[in-house]
Amino acid sequence: STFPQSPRWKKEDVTYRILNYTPDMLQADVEEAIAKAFQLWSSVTPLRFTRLYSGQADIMISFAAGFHGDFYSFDGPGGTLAHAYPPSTGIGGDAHFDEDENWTKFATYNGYNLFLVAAHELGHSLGLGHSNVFGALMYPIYMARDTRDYRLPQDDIDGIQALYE
Ligand SMILES: O=C1CC=C(NS(=O)(=O)c2ccc(-c3ccccc3)cc2)CC1=O
Ligand SMILES: [Ca+2]
Ligand SMILES: [Zn+2]
Repeated sequence: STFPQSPRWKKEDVTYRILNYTPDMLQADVEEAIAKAFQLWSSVTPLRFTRLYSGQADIMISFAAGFHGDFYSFDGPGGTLAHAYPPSTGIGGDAHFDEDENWTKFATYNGYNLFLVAAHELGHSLGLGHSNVFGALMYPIYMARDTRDYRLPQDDIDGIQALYE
């Protein structure tokens, strides 16, 4: 099962901000991938996500390579793809994506699907841990899959509803 971890956001209105973009994709495609990833979670909880264009948002989203100001430097192509912090003030909730990966809107095998990785990392930003169910979104292994009509697996719905309902 997808493990609900504390802490969780103590409010239903959560804000996010896209701080920068990857050159691998069109900006509109980055924005759509992030918005769709948030929609997966808001569609099964009372959570509402509002995009900010300046100032401090709860969930700050950025692309970076190598050392990028926190204790978890990225590692070049491959290896770690992204990481996210559980709900809290400051860096809590923030999601970082490794710019040394090839980000894509398609389910290709020569890159990582941003929507899918963002949906997983945002699960962490909302307080979820990993799932032990193969195929769950919060399963710790990335598997390329068709994301055009991707639906949140039941295990992840159960996990997020255990946190927010
Ligand atoms: O919280 C973390 C920190 C780093 C991890 N390693 S990773 O960056 O290579 C990674 C592996 C799999 C995923 C993933 C799993 C399921 C669906 C989509 C992405 C995301 C990131 C795994 C992870 O989830
Ligand atoms: Ca990497
Ligand atoms: Zn994870």
